[in-house]
Amino acid sequence: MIEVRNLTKRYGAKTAVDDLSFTVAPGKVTGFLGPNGAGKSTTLRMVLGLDEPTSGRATVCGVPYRDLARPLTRVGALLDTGGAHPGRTARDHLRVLAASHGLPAGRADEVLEQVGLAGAARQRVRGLSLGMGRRLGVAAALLGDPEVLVLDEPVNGLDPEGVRWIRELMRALAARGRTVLVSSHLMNEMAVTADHLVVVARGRLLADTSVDAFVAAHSDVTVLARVSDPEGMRRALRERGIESARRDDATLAVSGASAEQVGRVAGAENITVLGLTESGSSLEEAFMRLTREHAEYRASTGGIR
Ligand SMILES: Nc1ncnc2c1ncn2[C@@H]1O[C@H](COP(=O)(O)OP(=O)(O)OP(=O)(O)O)[C@@H](O)[C@H]1O
Repeated sequence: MIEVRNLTKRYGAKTAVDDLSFTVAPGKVTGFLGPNGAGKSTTLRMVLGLDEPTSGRATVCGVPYRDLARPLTRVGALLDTGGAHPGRTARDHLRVLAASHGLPAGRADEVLEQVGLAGAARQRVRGLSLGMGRRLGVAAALLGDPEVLVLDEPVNGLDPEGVRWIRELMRALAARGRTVLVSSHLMNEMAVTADHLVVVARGRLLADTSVDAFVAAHSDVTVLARVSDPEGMRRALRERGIESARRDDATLAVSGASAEQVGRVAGAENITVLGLTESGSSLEEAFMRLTREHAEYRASTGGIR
């Protein structure tokens, strides 16, 4: 469990995190989403005791991170800072980390196996690819078998295989009752990975909701139906509380219903369906709409001189 209460962080005149409150529950993957500069990394650093809040508080397993005894056994974190000595082997990096936290040396090989790096245990950190380095970072986070995992942009720069691996790992950890908080600015990736979303922009909370509720609220699908009797179809839809508009002689644009629902209405009314297509904004577009006015950095639309 992670609890963030009225968390605020100011850097001089700049408010990076602004009175933020949310709870991250166990047994779920919670996506922490927001555009660049939204305050995600600053929030995660405060959760992990790497930065002091200006006001408010963040607790992990009920206490501030710094008050945790043997924190590696309670919270595992993957931040983009790396932190592995480039001249060390992957295994030695993990063994040093294990020793400094009172964990058995054998854990190093166990987590290397778990992240698929057993074959690269003797490779030096500097020689690892981006994807392998990320796996090593995840191995370090899993070393103490913690109940809480915090991952800052874990899929950035990874190839599709790496993205899928991280996704499946997070889902498996949540299924085993772990608390998983993962930051990202990729809405579509989070839609297939997360159960719950916390959306921020300019340091403020915009949404704290399940992925299903977010998708239902923000994806506006329109069904284009080409039918033998468009006026009869409009009436039939209206009787069922579904709105539609004529596009051309044979086509209706139907909102607030799925293609399957529209097809069933036509079938019930003996209207022949000549074509059915779903169109609409992707979740990524909905997310961009939601955060656009709050985004800190926006591309100029002005011309180039
Ligand atoms: N040490 C610092 N000193 C001054 N300003 C900072 C500092 N750290 C972050 N900020 C500012 O706070 C804001 C939030 O930054 P943060 O890195 O937390 O956002 P983010 O959501 O993680 O963004 P990104 O997706 O780009 O990593 C930004 O405007 C950033 O410039």
